[in-house]
Parts: sequence; structure tokens; C-alpha cells
Amino acid sequence: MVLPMIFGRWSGVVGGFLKRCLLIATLLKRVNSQRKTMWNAESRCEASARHSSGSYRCSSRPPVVKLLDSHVICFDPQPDEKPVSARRKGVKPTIMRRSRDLKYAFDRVFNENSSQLEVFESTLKPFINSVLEGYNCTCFAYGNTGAGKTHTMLGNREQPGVMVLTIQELYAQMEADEAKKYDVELSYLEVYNESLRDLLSPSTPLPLREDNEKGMVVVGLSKHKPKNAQEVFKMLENGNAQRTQHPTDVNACSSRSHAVFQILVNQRDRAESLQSTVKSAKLLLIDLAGSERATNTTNLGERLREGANINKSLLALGNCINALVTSSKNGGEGRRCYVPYRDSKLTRLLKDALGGNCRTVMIANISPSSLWYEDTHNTLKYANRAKNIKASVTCNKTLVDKHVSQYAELVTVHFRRRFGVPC
Ligand SMILES: Nc1ncnc2c1ncn2[C@@H]1O[C@H](COP(=O)(O)OP(=O)(O)OP(=O)(O)O)[C@@H](O)[C@H]1O
Repeated sequence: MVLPMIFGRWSGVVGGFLKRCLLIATLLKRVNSQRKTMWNAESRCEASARHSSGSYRCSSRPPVVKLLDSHVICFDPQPDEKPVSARRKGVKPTIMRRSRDLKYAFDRVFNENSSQLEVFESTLKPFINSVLEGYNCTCFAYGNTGAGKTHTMLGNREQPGVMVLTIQELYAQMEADEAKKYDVELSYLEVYNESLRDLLSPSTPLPLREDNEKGMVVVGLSKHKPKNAQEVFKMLENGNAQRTQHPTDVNACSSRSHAVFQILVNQRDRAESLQSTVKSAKLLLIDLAGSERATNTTNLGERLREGANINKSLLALGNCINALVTSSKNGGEGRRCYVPYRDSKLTRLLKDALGGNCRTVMIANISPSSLWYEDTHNTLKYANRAKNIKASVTCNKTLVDKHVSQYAELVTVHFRRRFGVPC
């Protein structure tokens, strides 16, 4: 069933830490060339079927958001003025509540007709070059349950999401680069009810440890070395089949866990020399579970417990964002704020992505329906705050000197190449 636009889903993108200045710079505070915060915002509305059982039956009220242009979205807009003739006849306005007319600006706000490709091009595509240059990057989708996060991140066969498009583009660029040798390692896990589970090699809950050099390490997480994009898609599919999803009254296929897909790209020069540059970068693609109000749902038992854990971790994420924003504001004056990363597994995992050496793009998915009035407002406030986080990013590059014992081997290789002797 195709429903009118008003009942569809809107998804938004708030992007951050992009080095290139894409869009609305006016709201963004720049520090220096290495410390720039950029955020994108997108909003899309889908004229698609909606799971609308029980209390989620579609409303005929006007949408609670209005796109002013590709950078600004208005929450709770003033209702359009009624024609004078209608007012004279005593026709009541359709919206009785006081309009707040709040405007939020982001790097990019998409409309209901934006394709997955457009979303990808404004969010993750610029990150592919960054990853190949040795910068850590993260993309995560945030929003209330049923707002379209999984659709944006994973999509489906007809409309592949940004994760799929990113993998495709990443492999295309690596294969086209003849000067470098790439080595890809990936892992896929979920945070379910505050425990970590491997999605590619199901096991008991995994512990999380902090390592001085490697950052956060999930002990026992399986690592895989795909040879091409097709193998990555297969792993992604297998992992998604293992992910905890259950129908709720909001979403027939609701994600009950946060899914974290990690790709580690190592690269070095193909040409043999005594000194070579090794670059490595981590790309995290995260589909967060959706926030849900117990009063807005009829979830009971296990679903209610899952919902409470999801909300708890998203609240912890919000607290970290608040603290990081305060730190960014105080940064210049030397006052740093305590960031409560340890409040949840999710924030511990995302520590580097949020406040470390990482470029991050946040995708904020929202619904235009007045049924989600408070949730949509919260998502916009969340994203609006997050765009003020400033990151300091550096390239993960090491110069490797060959050991003397390897010199003889190198000389032989050069000699053979020069005289056409097969190695
Ligand atoms: N842009 C879109 N185009 C077409 N269908 C969409 C779009 N956004 C969402 N949907 C559909 O809406 C439903 C709910 O979306 P989705 O599962 O992505 O929500 P979610 O935010 O991930 O929810 P949860 O947090 O509960 O997992 C799905 O059936 C999905 O296919």
C-alpha cells in the first residue's frame, strides 16, 4: 500500500568532522585546517507503505517538519495562513497547538525524493578518500524506532543503502589504484542488552577492553579478510541474518540492537624500496537501534527490556555528546569536561569515533508525523548539538625501514626485474 507523503518516513543526515567544507558554514565553528566540524542534515519522506497497526495508525494532521531549503529544516512550522474568505466564514484552523517554528541548519537536508545515492554522495562518499589517505572515519544513523535508519544504512536489493554503496566504491577505488597494495580486514558485531555479540561467528558475549595503542578492543571478535566486494556483501548479509530483530507495533522488522560494521584498511606501496609508507584507517558503519518511548508503544516483556536498554545507551550517547560539545567550547580556554564514555557499552565502543582521531558523520532520521512530535524534536536537538563537536584528526601513517637482513632480498628482486628473470 502506498500512503501519501505525510505518512511516510523521513530520514535525515547530520554529518560531522568532514574536512571539506560542504555546506552551511555559518553555523559551524572552525578551529584550524585539522580541526573542522562539518555536519550534514538530510530529511527524506517516503511515500511507502507503513506498518500502521494499533496506535500507529496514520494521522491526517500536517507534518511537523518543513524543509526550507537543502540546509535548513523547520520544526513545528507556522500553519499556512488560511484564505481570508475561509477565516470570515469561521473555518477553524487545522492545527490548534502553538507553533514553535524552530529552525535547524545542517550541512544537508534532503527531501522526500532524495535517493539513497544522493544520501551516499553527501555523506560517506567523501569519506572513502579519507579512509584511503589513512584517516579513521565513522558514520552512524540515529533516530526513533521506525524512522528509517536501517533503510538508510543497509537498504534493500532495489535501493541499496549507504553501507553497500560505500563498500562498492571503496573496492572500486582500491582496485583502480595500481601503485598501492591494500589489505582489508573486517568484523561485525552487535550491542544487544548491553552485551557484545559477534555477528560473523556467533559466540558467547565478548568482553571490551581498552588498549593504549589500539584503543577499544573487543576481545575474541572474529576478523575476516574478504578478497573482493562480493565477499563483503556476503558477510554483511550473513551478519544481518544473525542480528537481533523483532516485530514491534511500530516496525515489522525493528532492530533491537546497535550493529557495528568495522572495516580496517591497511595499505603500502607496491614498489619495493628500503623505506615504505604504511597507512591504516578504520571505517565504522553503525546502524543504531531506535529510541522508543514506553508510553508510545505497547511493548511488554522482552521487547520492553530491550527498549529500556536501547534508551539507556542512547541517553549515554547523548550525555557524551553534551560533554564533548562543552569540551569543544571550553577547549580554547584549556578547560576540558569529563565525558562519561563508561556509562554504556555503546559509548565505550564509540569513544574514538566521538571524541578521538576520527571523522564522523551522523545521520539523523526523523518522521514528519505528529505522532512522533517529541521524538522528532529530540532527534533534531540531538543532531544540532552534535554538530558543535570539534575533532582533531591525524593520518595514521608510519614509515617502515627495511631491516638490513632484507636488503639482500630486495637487491635480488631488483636485479631479477631489471634483467627479466622471473621471481
Ligand atoms: N526511505 C525509505 N524508503 C522506503 N522505505 C522506507 C524508507 N525509510 C524507511 N522505510 C521503510 O520503513 C520501515 C521501517 O524502517 P527501518 O526498519 O529502516 O526503521 P529503523 O529506524 O531502522 O527502525 P528500528 O529502530 O525500529 O530498527 C521499513 O519497512 C523500511 O523499508
